Amino acid sequence: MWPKPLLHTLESMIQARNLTKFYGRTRAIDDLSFTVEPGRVTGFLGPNGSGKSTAMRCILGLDTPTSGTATVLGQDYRDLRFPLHTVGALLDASDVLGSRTAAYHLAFLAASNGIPRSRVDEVLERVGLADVAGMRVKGFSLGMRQRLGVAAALLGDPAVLILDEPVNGLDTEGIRWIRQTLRAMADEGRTVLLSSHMMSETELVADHLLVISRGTIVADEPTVDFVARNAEPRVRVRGAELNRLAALLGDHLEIRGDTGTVRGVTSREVWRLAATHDIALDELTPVTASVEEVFTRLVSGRHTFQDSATLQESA
Ligand SMILES: Nc1ncnc2c1ncn2[C@@H]1O[C@H](COP(=O)(O)OP(=O)(O)OP(=O)(O)O)[C@@H](O)[C@H]1O
Repeated sequence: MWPKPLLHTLESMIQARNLTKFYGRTRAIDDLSFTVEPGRVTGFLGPNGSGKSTAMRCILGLDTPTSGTATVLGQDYRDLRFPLHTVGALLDASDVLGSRTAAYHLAFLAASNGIPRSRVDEVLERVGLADVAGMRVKGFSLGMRQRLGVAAALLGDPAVLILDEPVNGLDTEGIRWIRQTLRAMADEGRTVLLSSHMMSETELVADHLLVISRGTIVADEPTVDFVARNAEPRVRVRGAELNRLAALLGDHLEIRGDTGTVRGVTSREVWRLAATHDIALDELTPVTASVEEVFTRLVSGRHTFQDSATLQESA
């Protein structure tokens, strides 16, 4: 078990206020404002290049925003005296000197943040790397590096965790492990922000979603609400007389072979229509859009940010 259960505290959170970052003429993030609450996993979801890493780097003081502010527990990250005690972050798992052993890498981080050496063994155990503690990192697979990155993030027993695409390179067992770890962290009252470009994967762990597209937040709501709000109900119909149904439904019905997809009309309405006009149907099934579809539809055509939305810095 984790040694120090945290109390839910209003301070255990991340706040971004009107955060904007230009790289030259490219606007990576645009006027982002959001709060990441404690006690839940927040998924920071967006296609590649939508600005997730930039926002995280601004929160972690690795980049200076062009305008706006980002705070962790009410403070600028750079003002934190022992940052690892407050924020555990995993941005780039390959960012470790290969010549170091896993244990040495963590011991070095611990020493620089006033964390006792005994904690290194605890986190290595927790992430499943205890057996390879003395191995040089250059021999690690990407999945092992991800685990080491998570170990480093957990080292200071922080109230806030920020992880950029942590499942990259993990196998199925590793993905399940990271989900369970993040869930446990949130249940202990910590603030967990996790970025991903995959809705299906994020949906399984995130209680709340911040969806980013082309540098702006397009949704900030509980995951279930996001899916319910965006899932467009459809009805699958099958039969030899779909042409007759098409004459009644017009653009609402798309036919491929003997199967049709009805959009914008409930299954009950389709059934009534078919019954009234005596149209035989072999199948009539309501279909809910998958979460991946929902997400893709929301951000589709919007992720070529650099092409379509590069602005003059002065604009
Ligand atoms: N150091 C940089 N210099 C120039 N442009 C950058 C830099 N970092 C990011 N960008 C640009 O800013 C935009 C947002 O990139 P960012 O890496 O934040 O997106 P992302 O959502 O994290 O994507 P990915 O998942 O691919 O990392 C992109 O257009 C990217 O090319």
